[in-house]
Amino acid sequence: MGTALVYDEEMTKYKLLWVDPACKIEVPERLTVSYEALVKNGLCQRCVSIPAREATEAEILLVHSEEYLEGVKKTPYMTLEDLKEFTLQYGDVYFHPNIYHCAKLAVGSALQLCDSVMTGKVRNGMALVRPPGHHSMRSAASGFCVFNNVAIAARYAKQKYGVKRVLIVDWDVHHGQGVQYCFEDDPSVLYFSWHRYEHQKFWPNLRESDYDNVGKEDGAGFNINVPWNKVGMKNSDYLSVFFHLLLPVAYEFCPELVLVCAGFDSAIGDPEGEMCASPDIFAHLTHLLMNLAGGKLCAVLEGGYNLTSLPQSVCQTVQTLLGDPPTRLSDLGAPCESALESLQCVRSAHRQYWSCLRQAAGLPDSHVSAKRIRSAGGEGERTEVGEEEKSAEEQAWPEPPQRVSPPVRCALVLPGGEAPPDGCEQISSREELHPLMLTKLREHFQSELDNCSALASLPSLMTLVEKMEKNEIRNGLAVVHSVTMAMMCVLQHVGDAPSSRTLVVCVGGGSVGSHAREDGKTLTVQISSEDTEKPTGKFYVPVHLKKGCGDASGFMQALLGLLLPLGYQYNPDLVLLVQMPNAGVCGGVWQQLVGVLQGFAQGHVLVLMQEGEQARVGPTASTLLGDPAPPLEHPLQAPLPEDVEAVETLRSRLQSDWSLLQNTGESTA
Ligand SMILES: NCCCNCCCCCS
Ligand SMILES: [Zn+2]
Repeated sequence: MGTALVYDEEMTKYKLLWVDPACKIEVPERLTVSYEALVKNGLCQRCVSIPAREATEAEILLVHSEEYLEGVKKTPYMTLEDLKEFTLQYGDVYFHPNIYHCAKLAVGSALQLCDSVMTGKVRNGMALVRPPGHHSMRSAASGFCVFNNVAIAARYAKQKYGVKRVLIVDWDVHHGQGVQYCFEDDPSVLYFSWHRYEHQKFWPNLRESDYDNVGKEDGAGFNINVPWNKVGMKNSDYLSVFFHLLLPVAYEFCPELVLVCAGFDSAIGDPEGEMCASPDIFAHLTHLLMNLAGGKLCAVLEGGYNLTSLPQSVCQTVQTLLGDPPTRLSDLGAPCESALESLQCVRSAHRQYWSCLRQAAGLPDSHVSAKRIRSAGGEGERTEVGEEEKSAEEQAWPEPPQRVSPPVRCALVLPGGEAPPDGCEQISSREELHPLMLTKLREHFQSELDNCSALASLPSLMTLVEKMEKNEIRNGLAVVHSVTMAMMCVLQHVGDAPSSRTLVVCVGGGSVGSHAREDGKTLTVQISSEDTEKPTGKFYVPVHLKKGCGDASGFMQALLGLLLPLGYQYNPDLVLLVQMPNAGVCGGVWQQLVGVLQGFAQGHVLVLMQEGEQARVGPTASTLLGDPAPPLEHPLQAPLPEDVEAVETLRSRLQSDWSLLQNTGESTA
């Protein structure tokens, strides 16, 4: 299934007709440069083009009041003076004779996108619209917004398709107060927003944009505000909030549809956000949301005012929706102290509503201490000199690198005679194994080697690895006689390269720690029910789950809160995913793992599984081919206290080496 693109140049045909410094950045060129970039990069042509349409009055009234609509309806017939007059009643927004038409097209575009995703015409998609929507309220325009495009789309999806749970992710740098007001008492719509806040000093300067506004009545817990109290937030800050807050809650919420308020004023260079995240971060944010809701994701443009970073960010988002592998993010550091403080405050404010945020017993409730840091005018972290002096518009950043998809998406090595699933290539090679490799294997696997079939698939596996290294193949799956022998082979082969880094993910028990050398060429994370008491270095991370890999919530907690941060910071050039014999991992979680791991290493994921696990070949291959993983069962049980304890113990041991694991500020207590 494809990716929809909804765009109509009619939405470029309104602009600011008078002097207003607050509104001059919202220009028609925002849409034209974005669309032209999609065309230039050959992305527009790869999308399914869906026409915009005007929203009906009934659709607008899903969110807005009649009196407000009646007022806006009159603007096409107003003189310039009347338009100015009409505008004065609202904040940081302007009207134009054609803006009502464009605002109806913006809503209609979001609804068209919704229809094409919900009817299965496409898997996901993006609507390039203006005016934006997330600031507009039931009876008021605000922040360049006239009608709340995404809020109307959420109500529309619930009404027309009976969607029970909608997740709205608002990665725009401003708080979408309009969306918050619309759903704050509604548990069927989970609204998540991060936003520049600076302790209420930044627009729209609302007390209710702070982290303690968790929703009201039945909606308590379903409104998540992450305030950025400093500018200059980077990729690590954004990813930390995804790993340690948004993704765990999103998986527990288990949405049937994901709507993104895709504002790109949170990218570097934007005069509004003054943040430092690179445009390719949106490739990863999109990727990390794409396995929710069975892949049903609608991204609707909100803000974005730097005409260089905006098109780059739009292209990064659409390219990921199309299934291209995200670029590798290099030198991800620790989240900054201010981000950690905010993250800690939000997590503790929401702890009572989300079992994934429950802390191991005994740790202090960090809500208070973080508050104390702030009210005591916490020393915060040093602001680096240098970057701060440059204005947003003077910031420079490298153009995101090309994201080339290898000619073959997925290749399989299967035991003799089996046919590969549709869409996959099959690799089988007759070559002998390299004698040195044979010697190495004999050292470790004397007994197994007597069985001639033990080596059967290894030459083909080596060929597969070589083709991945040459970027002829993106990812692969090998069904082998012995996964530990195959793992040894692969690591032996890639280990010869001077600066190779392989992320080894072992699902299930069995001794794998032996190869985990501390030279940094591999980082091994093993998730199993085994309790390896031996302390380990920073490159071998055994995660012990009390009920093993069959426990979906424990597994997801390890995946999102440990494996993702580790993997992103390690930044491997290959991911080796090994399903150990009798791992007992449940299918849904396995497919989420296979899906999410493709965000690393430009998608170079090699899956090893043992003969006899053939049943899992089909679902694994479909996820490797880019099909979204099916949703996990809802509701996701609470993780066991022992598992929470185990993960927290690992975090505290490893976070000085792997700082992306941090999810709380330095408590002053
Ligand atoms: N410095 C100009 C102040 C603009 N304040 C309103 C911003 C609305 C953004 C919508 S994404
Ligand atoms: Zn914005």
